[in-house]
Amino acid sequence: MAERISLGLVGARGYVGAELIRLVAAHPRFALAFVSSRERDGQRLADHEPAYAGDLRYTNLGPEAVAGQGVDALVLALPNGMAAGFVAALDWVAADPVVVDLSADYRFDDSWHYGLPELTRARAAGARRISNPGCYATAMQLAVAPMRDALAGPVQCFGVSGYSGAGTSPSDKNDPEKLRDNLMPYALAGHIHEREVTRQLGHPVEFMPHVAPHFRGITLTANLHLARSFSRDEVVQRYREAYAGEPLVAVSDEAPWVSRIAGRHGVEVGGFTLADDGRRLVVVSTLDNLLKGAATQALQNLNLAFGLPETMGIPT
Ligand SMILES: NC(=O)C1=CN([C@@H]2O[C@H](COP(=O)(O)OP(=O)(O)OC[C@H]3O[C@@H](n4cnc5c(N)ncnc54)[C@H](OP(=O)(O)O)[C@@H]3O)[C@@H](O)[C@H]2O)C=CC1
Ligand SMILES: CC(=O)N[C@@H](CCC(=O)OP(=O)(O)O)C(=O)O
Repeated sequence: MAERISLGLVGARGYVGAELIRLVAAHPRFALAFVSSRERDGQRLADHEPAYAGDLRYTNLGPEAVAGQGVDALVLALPNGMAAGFVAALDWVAADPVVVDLSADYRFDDSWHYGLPELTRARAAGARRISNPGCYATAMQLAVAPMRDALAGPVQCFGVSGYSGAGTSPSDKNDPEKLRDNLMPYALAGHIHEREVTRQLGHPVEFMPHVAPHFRGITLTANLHLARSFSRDEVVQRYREAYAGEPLVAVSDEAPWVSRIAGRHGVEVGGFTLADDGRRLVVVSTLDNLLKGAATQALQNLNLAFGLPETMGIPT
């Protein structure tokens, strides 16, 4: 049997950490070496995550302790602003595991690989420090990329996320009472994903996020102004060609529904609607923010980093 690849996870109590534990528990090659959480220190992992059948317990490991674990792969699923301490500790002891950071901390750092495999896998070879894209940012890029060379003027993106996107720390954006019968607009200009997508696509994107009462899943409606007139067939053909052979991207004629993407690992792109003059296109993408928007994408990146098939351990 092939040797197991040891994986440590910091931020294991969070929504994203929990999804990654489920994926790794079922993966043929990765094995959890430690799962770190302050709040659950000492508790059995299997009591919280039945998908995991082993004896591991959560531990509360700071940066130095994590750097000393000697794992092959390290995943950071912490709130923004916390990754640098862990990276500095690795550097200090000259430990060089493959690191996947799920936060926004290294998405603007060119010395890290930006891991959105469908768009960046050609640059993935040899990457050991990998920044996982944002959840909305993944939905936006996959909705816009096939038309990138035909855009005229900024793209507008209207995003609606389930409240798991706001993590487990209590706030208005994950308070079910405040969200009941509600749609909460926030960060209507300058959201970090607006800057992230603008940078990655090399084209201005204007992003208006909202949070809704459902738990998981993003609907992203993108409004694209085009440099010339397109027919609908031509547009659909472009998307089908761009994502042919992509097991995690489904191109659909109809606009996808978020209720159908929750719990699924891929992205659905569809609903292609053109204005009468053929120069304005509306495209809808949906994904599960905790899966393709976070944990599933992290596993794609880990598989690539270790030379494994990109979708190993990902139900497609
Ligand atoms: N939720 C989503 O849809 C997406 C999230 N992301 C990103 O993934 C990361 C994790 O998100 P998510 O799972 O939602 O977040 P959560 O708030 O659910 O979890 C955060 C995790 O970090 C730990 N943590 C919190 N504060 C600290 C701290 N000061 N020191 C050490 N550990 C801490 C928590 O565990 P404990 O307190 O027990 O230590 C918990 O395990 C974030 O960077 C987020 O932006 C990316 C894409 C989508
Ligand atoms: C509903 C909600 O609050 N969503 C989060 C985005 C998800 C996230 O975790 O941000 P990153 O992907 O950049 O890490 C937000 O808008 O900040």
